[in-house]
Amino acid sequence: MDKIALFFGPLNGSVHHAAKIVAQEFGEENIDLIPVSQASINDLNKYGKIIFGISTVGKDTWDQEFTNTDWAEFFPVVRDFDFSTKKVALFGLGDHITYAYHFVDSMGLLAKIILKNKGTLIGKTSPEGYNFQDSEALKDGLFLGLPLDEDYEKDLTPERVKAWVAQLKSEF
Ligand SMILES: Cc1cc2nc3c(=O)[nH]c(=O)nc-3n(C[C@H](O)[C@H](O)[C@H](O)COP(=O)(O)O)c2cc1C
Repeated sequence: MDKIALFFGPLNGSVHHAAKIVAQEFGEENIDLIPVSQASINDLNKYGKIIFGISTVGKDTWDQEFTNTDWAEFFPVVRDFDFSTKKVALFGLGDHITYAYHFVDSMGLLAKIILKNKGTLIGKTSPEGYNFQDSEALKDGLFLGLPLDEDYEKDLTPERVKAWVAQLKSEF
């Protein structure tokens, strides 16, 4: 199997924690974990199989294009990148209680950029089993990636990741 690149940010929070679980499920030898704060266009060029891990920390932050986050420098690179030769999957961290109307919005916004830039998006999931009001990550009745909620549904993360990685193994 070609190695997968898992780009994630920020460091040391829930996204990082989830990234490690995803890597364990794939087998750590099959995946390179790359913090977005250290990632470059060369890293995107190098891999055909890509996973992005991102959290939503408010629409205002997204509108400012992550000026104060780990994504600040890498986001413009992703926004302008041609993904036509890439298979891409995303997972998103959010909080379905406090931010029920913007649940994992950033994952959706990022997924839509990948689609616009001609990437093949894999790893879509059913919203069944999630409680929320609205999300930018929903399209045609499916989430454009895997939502995870470490704030209120921490217990569900391992099984959600396990099922998703099994799905990705057949879609990559
Ligand atoms: C200021 C702030 C704004 C947030 N906004 C959203 C939001 O709009 N939608 C959502 O689903 N979660 C939101 N969250 C919840 C985070 O996405 C969640 O806590 C996540 O696990 C953080 O992961 P990280 O520590 O790796 O960044 C917000 C959290 C904070 C602190």
